[in-house]
Amino acid sequence: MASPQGLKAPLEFGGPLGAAALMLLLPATALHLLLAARSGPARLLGPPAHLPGLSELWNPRVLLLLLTWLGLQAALYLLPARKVAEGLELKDKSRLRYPINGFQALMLTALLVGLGISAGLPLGALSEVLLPLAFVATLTTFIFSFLLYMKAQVAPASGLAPGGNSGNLIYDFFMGRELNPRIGFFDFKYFCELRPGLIGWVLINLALLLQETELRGSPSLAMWLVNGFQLLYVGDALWYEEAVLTTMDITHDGFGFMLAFGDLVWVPFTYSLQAQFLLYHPQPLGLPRALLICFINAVGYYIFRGANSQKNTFRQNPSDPSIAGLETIPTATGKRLLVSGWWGMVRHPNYLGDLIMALAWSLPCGVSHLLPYFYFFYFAALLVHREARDELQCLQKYGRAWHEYCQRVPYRIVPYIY
Ligand SMILES: NC(=O)C1=CN([C@@H]2O[C@H](COP(=O)(O)OP(=O)(O)OC[C@H]3O[C@@H](n4cnc5c(N)ncnc54)[C@H](OP(=O)(O)O)[C@@H]3O)[C@@H](O)[C@H]2O)C=CC1
Ligand SMILES: CC(C)=CCC[C@@H](C)[C@H]1CC=C2C3=C(CC[C@@]21C)[C@@]1(C)CC[C@H](O)C(C)(C)[C@@H]1CC3
Repeated sequence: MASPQGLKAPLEFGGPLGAAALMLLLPATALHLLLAARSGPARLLGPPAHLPGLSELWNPRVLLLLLTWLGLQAALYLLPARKVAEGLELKDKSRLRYPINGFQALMLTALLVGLGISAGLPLGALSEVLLPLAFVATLTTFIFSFLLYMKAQVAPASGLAPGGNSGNLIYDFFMGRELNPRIGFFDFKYFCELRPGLIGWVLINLALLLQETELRGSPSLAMWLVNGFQLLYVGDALWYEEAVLTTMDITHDGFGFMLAFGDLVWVPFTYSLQAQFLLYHPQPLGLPRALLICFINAVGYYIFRGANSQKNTFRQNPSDPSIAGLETIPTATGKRLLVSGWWGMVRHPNYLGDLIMALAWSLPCGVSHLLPYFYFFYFAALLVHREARDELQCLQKYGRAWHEYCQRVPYRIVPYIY
């Protein structure tokens, strides 16, 4: 049953109609990008050069490959963890426990893949099945989201998400009804957010790099940069895994089609678009320009990591010496808000750093095509929308104190611009 609070929550993403449209549009966009990256003209806008038939999309062996991958990541999740962390307090005052072994999973996966490659595993061939792989991953996500929806039918009201319980089947299927669906210690949302999709993304990048080596004798500098930058990003996410427990996805959003598709299809198949593009459209890149791009990525990472770590430290231990000199304002909830340091520059400095990195990931692909810049434009739109959602939640949480923060720190993401 939906909680009374859930029934009153305002509808997002354009309500049931918007949710239905997104459930068609997102898979279609992912497939379009995969097709465009390998086509000659590599057009972001406009119809794809050819439409694949079902025989190009459906392949039971690829389904088996996907299930093996999910099974492997699930097994790594269940291995003993260096630490078990507690999540934020839930409505019923309890706290869930989460294993912190994502980085260990990345290392063990790298070890297994390394052993596989040295034993003759043709990892580069993965680049040839990306289309059917994305297709079966999409089908799997629909089935998985249906199972999550059914599981929520028997969840206690206190376990339901504030937003995904409107009573409309399509909307709730999309948004996700249950906040933290679990079987025992296995937390589906936490698992999907950081493991199969993120690690899958860098594995796909590596496969594309190996395939380029096979085709052209060695990987290009542009391919090295894209692989390196994105590996740093994924490694960082898993190294600071505990920080994900305070993100909106874990604390506020239900686990339904939107996040499941985002985690299992959108991230691995569209975030690897630059490497896909480079395999089929090699780009010359000289050392001076490569160094400049590395510098841009380093600036973005510095801001992203600095801002995220500052807030996480502040929330976990406000008296930590590294943040002792920062100015804060009190709120009626007892929590304080940072108004100096990174969080005094703009209201979402972590988004700014993330966006600068997004630009650095596209620049190695040159400026001849728009396609590799898709991630940058999509990400800017996602963060603007996400920022607006977070503002609303913070306004509800902190009221007048949030108004004061907005007055003291007037810009949202980009200083003096937005
Ligand atoms: N690559 C990708 O596709 C995506 C990446 N991201 C990245 O994920 C990271 C996390 O983002 P996200 O979960 O959206 O949100 P944030 O990490 O920005 O967290 C927002 C929360 O921080 C707290 N907060 C806000 N302002 C202050 C302040 N001044 N002082 C102290 N606390 C404050 C509030 O929660 P409270 O007060 O309750 O603690 C607020 O709800 C970001 O770096 C983002 O760029 C996000 C989405 C997609
Ligand atoms: C278009 C569509 C399907 C939207 C769904 C959005 C998801 C793709 C993103 C929502 C929040 C995300 C986060 C990350 C990846 C993308 C999704 C799932 C993240 C795991 C990337 C790595 C970062 O370091 C992070 C851990 C902070 C981040 C958390 C949010």
